[in-house]
Amino acid sequence: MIEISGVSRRYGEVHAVSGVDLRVHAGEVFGLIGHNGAGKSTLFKMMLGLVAASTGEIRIAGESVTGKRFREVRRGIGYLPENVVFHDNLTGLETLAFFARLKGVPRTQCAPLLERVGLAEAGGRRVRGYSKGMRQRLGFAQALLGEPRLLFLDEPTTGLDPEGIREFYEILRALRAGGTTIVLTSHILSEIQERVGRLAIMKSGRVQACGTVQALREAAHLPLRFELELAEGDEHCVQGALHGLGLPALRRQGGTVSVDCPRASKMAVLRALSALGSQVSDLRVREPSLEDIFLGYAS
Ligand SMILES: Nc1ncnc2c1ncn2[C@@H]1O[C@H](COP(=O)(O)OP(=O)(O)OP(=O)(O)O)[C@@H](O)[C@H]1O
Repeated sequence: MIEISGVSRRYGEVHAVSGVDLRVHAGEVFGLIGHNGAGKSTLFKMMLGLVAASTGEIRIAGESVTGKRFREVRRGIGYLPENVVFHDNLTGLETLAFFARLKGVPRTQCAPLLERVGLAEAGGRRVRGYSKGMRQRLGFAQALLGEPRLLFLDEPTTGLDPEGIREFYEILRALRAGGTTIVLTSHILSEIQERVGRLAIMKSGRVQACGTVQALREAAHLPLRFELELAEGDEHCVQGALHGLGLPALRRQGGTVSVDCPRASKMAVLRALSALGSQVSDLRVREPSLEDIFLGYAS
């Protein structure tokens, strides 16, 4: 669906995006993560044809974003910018109707969309009185006008409460089931790690890594963490069981003993720990989180 080849963008001396190559497949939920200023929004704007690339090419649905025929493709794209600006004097419904007119979408889509994003009751109120989360919901409704086949969502859950975040991802799941391709950015890594198919980690305008969370985890060679609750004895019995496996020192916090281990040693550690029998009352194996992976690549 999206082919980005050798794309760079400079703003004077600032290399906002440098030599990016990426492919996003049709029907995928793709995440773009990176520190502030990593180049995510600039890449979004280039994919929409709003900002020109200094070098390289972007094709969406086979059409170059700088070509004449892109205008037709653009009609099938929904975009939620990082900072949505609305006219404060219009109501939510009037705002959506305004965007519908711009997009050439029937006004009849507006009320059901407001309902879908949880603004049905607030639709008659002026946007001036909307909270940050309500504005974000309205921005999302605007992006969904015209049933786009491709959605770009720049930090879509900013300002949403936990219920709003859950509802937002439920809508995304339904859209994806219907075949919509979704590209989103977020700084809340715990939130997106279970919800994207693949993601790219950007740093200083470059893509540092791209793949599924599991593939990135394996490629980053980060250790797994074993956490043990001891029913009896102390960490010395665990130390004895793990002796000879070349693991780092154990840590103890209250009744929990933890040890990091390379992925390749996982089964050997499990076998060694099983020798402790009933001395261990519980055991958890923690995979590195997306935050651990991100910090490994982006810092
Ligand atoms: N219009 C512009 N003029 C000058 N510099 C710009 C412009 N837009 C972006 N930049 C610079 O390009 C770099 C990338 O910015 P961009 O907004 O793409 O990052 P981002 O990853 O979206 O950051 P954030 O997470 O803070 O939204 C930054 O150094 C930024 O200051």
